[in-house]
Amino acid sequence: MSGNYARFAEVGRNIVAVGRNYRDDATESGNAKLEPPNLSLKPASSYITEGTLIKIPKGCSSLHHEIELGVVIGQKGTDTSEGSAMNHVAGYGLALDMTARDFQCIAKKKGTPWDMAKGFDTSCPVGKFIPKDAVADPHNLELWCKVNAALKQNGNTKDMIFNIPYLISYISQYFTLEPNDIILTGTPAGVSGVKAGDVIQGGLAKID
Ligand SMILES: CC(=O)CC(=O)C(=O)O
Ligand SMILES: [Mg+2]
Repeated sequence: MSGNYARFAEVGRNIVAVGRNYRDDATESGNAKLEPPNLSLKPASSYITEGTLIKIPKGCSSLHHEIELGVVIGQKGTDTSEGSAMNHVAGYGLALDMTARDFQCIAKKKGTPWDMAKGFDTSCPVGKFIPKDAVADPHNLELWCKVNAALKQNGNTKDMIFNIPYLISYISQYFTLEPNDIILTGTPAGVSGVKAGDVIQGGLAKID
């Protein structure tokens, strides 16, 4: 494991996942004006690094990939203003918000929490840490996801409904964000099911 991975792996910090944050995805599901942001928490035990196997949770028959830009927090913040929010960012990383869709559908119907759908062990694979200075504009990054070499998701962070400063400001009103916490900023259209033996690949483009 290289030093770059350690930043994620060493920490076991909190993960806040933002839902339905892309215009294409939100529009498809009729939630374009969803407000305020829909938040889920994933526990530290959901982290895995690139190359580690994802464990399909017991009883799950519909496991979906959601490729997302992860924002890594570098400075503690409570009630952070939008204006100062980017000072709290250490960097970025590509992440998967693996979601047990069948568990989530049942929870939605029952009005119960999404914890088992979003937070099971290994549900947050993360890529290499990318320092903030290496990214000219986090709001104009292409991100893609392939399953068994077939392209499934191909989006751009310019289509996020809520931008990074807004998300940091909003989230930190409820959850103090601490160094090495990660915000998963939502997924573009194209999520699909994966099964045992499938290979998931993802990428971020336009990084200087
Ligand atoms: C319905 C969802 O799972 C929303 C989500 O996580 C997203 O990224 O969008
Ligand atoms: Mg997601």
